Amino acid sequence: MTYVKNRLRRTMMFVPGNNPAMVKDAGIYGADSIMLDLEDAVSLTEKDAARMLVFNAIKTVDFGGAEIVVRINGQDTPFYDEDVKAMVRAGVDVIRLPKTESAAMIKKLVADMEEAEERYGVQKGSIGVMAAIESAKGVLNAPEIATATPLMMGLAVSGEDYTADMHTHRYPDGRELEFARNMVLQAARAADVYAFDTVFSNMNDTEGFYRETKYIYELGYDGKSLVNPRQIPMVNKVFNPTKEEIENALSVQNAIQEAKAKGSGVISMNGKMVDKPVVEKANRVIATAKASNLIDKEGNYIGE
Ligand SMILES: CC(=O)SCCNC(=O)CCNC(=O)[C@H](O)C(C)(C)COP(=O)(O)OP(=O)(O)OC[C@H]1O[C@@H](n2cnc3c(N)ncnc32)[C@H](O)[C@@H]1OP(=O)(O)O
Ligand SMILES: O=C([O-])CC(=O)C(=O)O
Ligand SMILES: [Mg+2]
Repeated sequence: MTYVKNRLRRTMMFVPGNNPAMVKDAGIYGADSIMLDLEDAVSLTEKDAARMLVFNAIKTVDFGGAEIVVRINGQDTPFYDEDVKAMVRAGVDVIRLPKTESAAMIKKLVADMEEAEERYGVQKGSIGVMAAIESAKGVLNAPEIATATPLMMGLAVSGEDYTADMHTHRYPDGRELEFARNMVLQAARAADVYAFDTVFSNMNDTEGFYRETKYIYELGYDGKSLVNPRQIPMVNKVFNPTKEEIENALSVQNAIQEAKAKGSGVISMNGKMVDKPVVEKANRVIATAKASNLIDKEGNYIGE
């Protein structure tokens, strides 16, 4: 396995690293990224067992083409060093550092990964990193965290720990996360890395989950951290462009070709102006549609 910078990352599903049944079947649900967890889903007494289970799973389980991310334990824990070594040796795609508060923490992680790569003969730079932002300090330092290494794949905002750090709770309208969500997203976009929204933990509140997912999609997030496979279809539904959006994007691409042929960079399409930023957005819709297998090579809609 090797880390690739650009790929579809709508759904990143947490899987407790000490649960063999969940780990073994994690690939069957169609998550874009599977995040095997060694941190808060695993009790202190199970840390070593989880690390060994996740190490072996990366080597032996068929995850069906999903990207494999491991959330290691934080740098202030006695588990961090062993986690880094084992995950580098296993050849994971991406290491997610929890509770990231500074660029220095990411630089330390990269240095520790390089040492392990050297030791185990793993190609240098073949594993990506991502930072979970879970505190006020982390949010304020998000821009320097996002640019701390060329290996940065993305930033995740982690609402449970963040709201604890902020002396608040999570509320249905998400106002307590507004600043963090915007800050993390801006930092990610400015650094050209991915942005992931936090988990939604009430599995029975389907309506609330839909509202939150649509909200973060409209802000510009690339995907969402998930805790349950039942959440995957809803996120895909929100993030995948509709047939109408795809058809409109194809029309925009055709219209701008027409304009260019006439020596112009702007044209009117059904009364709406089409110019460079409109084309850029249309190109992104088409790229997502292709990556999600919603259109064929000729641009015909093949989604359901
Ligand atoms: C703040 C944080 O740090 S969040 C990150 C840490 N938390 C986690 O990792 C939690 C992960 N999620 C879970 O453990 C569970 O989904 C829970 C506890 C939230 C809900 O559990 P349940 O109500 O039993 O889930 P549900 O009934 O939907 O499970 C259906 C199936 O999906 C499987 N499943 C559920 N969650 C997951 C998961 N995250 N990964 C893989 N498989 C899963 C179950 O094993 C079950 O499989 P089966 O039908 O073969 O028996
Ligand atoms: O990254 C996440 O969304 C889960 C998490 O650890 C948190 O919210 O504190
Ligand atoms: Mg957390």
